[in-house]
Amino acid sequence: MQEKGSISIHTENIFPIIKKFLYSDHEIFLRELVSNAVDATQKLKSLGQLGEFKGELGDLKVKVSVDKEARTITISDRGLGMTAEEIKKYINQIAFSGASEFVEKYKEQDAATKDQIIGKFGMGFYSAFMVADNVEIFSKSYQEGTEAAHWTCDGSTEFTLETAEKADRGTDIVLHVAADSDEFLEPARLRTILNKYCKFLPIEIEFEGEVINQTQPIWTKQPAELTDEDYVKFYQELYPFSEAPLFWIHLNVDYPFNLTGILYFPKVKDELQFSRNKIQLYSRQVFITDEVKDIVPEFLMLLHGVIDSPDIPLNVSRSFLQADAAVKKINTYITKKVADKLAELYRKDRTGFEEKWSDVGLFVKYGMLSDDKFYEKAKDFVLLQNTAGKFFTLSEYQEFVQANQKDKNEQTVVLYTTDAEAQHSFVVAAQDRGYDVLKLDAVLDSHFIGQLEQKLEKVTFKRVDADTIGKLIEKDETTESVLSDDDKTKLQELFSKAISNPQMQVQVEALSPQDAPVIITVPEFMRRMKDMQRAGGGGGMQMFGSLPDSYTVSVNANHPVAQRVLSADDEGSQKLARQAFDLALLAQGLLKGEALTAFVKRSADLLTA
Ligand SMILES: Nc1ncnc2c1ncn2[C@@H]1O[C@H](COP(=O)(O)OP(=O)(O)OP(=O)(O)O)[C@@H](O)[C@H]1O
Repeated sequence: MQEKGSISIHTENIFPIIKKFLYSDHEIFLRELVSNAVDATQKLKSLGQLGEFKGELGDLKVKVSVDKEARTITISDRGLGMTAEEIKKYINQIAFSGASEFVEKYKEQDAATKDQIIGKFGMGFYSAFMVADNVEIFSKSYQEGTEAAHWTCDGSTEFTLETAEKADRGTDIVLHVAADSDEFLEPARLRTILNKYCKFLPIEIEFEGEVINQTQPIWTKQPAELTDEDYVKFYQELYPFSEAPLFWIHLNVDYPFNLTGILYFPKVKDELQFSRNKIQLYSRQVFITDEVKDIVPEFLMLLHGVIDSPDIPLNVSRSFLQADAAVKKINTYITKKVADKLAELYRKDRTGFEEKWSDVGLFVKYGMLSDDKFYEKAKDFVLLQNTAGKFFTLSEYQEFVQANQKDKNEQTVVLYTTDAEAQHSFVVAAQDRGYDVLKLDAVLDSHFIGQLEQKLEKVTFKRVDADTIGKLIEKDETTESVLSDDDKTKLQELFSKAISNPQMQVQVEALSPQDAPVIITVPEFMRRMKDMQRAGGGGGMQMFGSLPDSYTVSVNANHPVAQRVLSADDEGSQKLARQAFDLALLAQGLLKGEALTAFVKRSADLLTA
């Protein structure tokens, strides 16, 4: 018996469209066909468990083979198989409706979203026609007394269906590879594709006599069954040549959505490494993509690992995905899990947590900055480190500095350095006053400081060199000046002349005689604006685009040098003032080039004078 028919379909020219627009993703045909074979095999196993299939399951391997001479790729399974009637129903009707749905969706979209749909649409059986100009199905149902069937189709809407000889139950899909798809006749190419998409499929896949997959990847197991080594080993399988991860989270939820996976915290050496190893997204152990943007919260993109969820809609455009309720829930769930894990690590092993802080800190701060819920959880375990290397939580630190570092307005002033080496003299000056100095020199710290100032009550952050020590934390007490007002004005003029630089605002201040004769500071507000601008803040920050660096030069009225400058002759006072100013530049790391050479020479002269 042979039957010829026409596949009922409203879109006549479906194949050219499939072929043309799925161009970049032709390789997924193999994923689609192998996962169909796996599905058919699992269905048979379930029927066995239900007692509806009483035969021997036997070897259930799915076999993929290629015959270069004959130009065929064959995917064979020993699953439940199809009768001729079922082929008509499932292949001619159902599979086609999937393909025509694709074309319909595709037509509705504008050009920008078209690209996105194309990559994401599971094309199912008909994706075979992306690489084949003729496809055959040989199938025999598991049901007793049914005949094997043979279906062929050349990619038009015409098909033939006839009875066939097939001893064993299951399905063979034979692709006759089209002339423009020769690459898929190369075993190495097929192996690469299988490795990418089928590496963790739940039924064994055999290619060239070898099983290429792990049927029970560790994310499908219970955490209690697994050791640390298992997790590290799996990480290294996913990302060969990577350093071991810091720690990981095993995700497992089945209500209100289904999701399993393992998220690893990598050891990040530099910023460039962030996105090198991406999170891989699976749907029932079939690899889908490693473009998980919108499915995983932005700040978690720094993590690595796998997420497996059949509830993530894969065949829709990005903009739809963002609005999708399931995706939103997944986002919230993952964020919560990650925060809980970090809280647990902090609680159970504070020392270990501190040791990992240089790697984890960036991630925690990124999370706090980008997600309010995460902030609320992380504020209890986010750590601050001072220049002595000691770690504090936010509340511990506030407690620690509040006796000494409250200004006259009851504001707690937190002092920090962005470079303990370069700002050394300022750090020491603060410490001499009994103040503590935090190290806030990480990538996101300038943003993090801004956030803490908003969230914490009555707390201000100032970099150690933002002002002279007395003004960094303003107290009620004032230091009296030993100079008269006239002398102060004169001193200001003498220094302005010696410095002669409009970017340097000279002011005379009554500091302690122990402080330096001249101190150059960088006002906090202006510096932050410039920092943000440098960090690419863009937008509103652009108006500061033309701002020069701005410095304040504080001349210490109570330092003996002030008296000497005032009492020296013209030349002598200029020399002294310049020397004292250069010392201040030196302390700020600003003395360079010609000015540095002149300073060295002048110093030698002064030594011999
Ligand atoms: N190897 C196979 N063995 C048994 N039935 C199969 C096999 N391949 C396909 N089928 C049947 O054909 C149907 C259509 O397959 P197709 O791949 O187009 O869509 P799907 O698997 O239902 O969905 P998806 O778009 O996710 O692949 C399947 O649902 C299944 O019933």
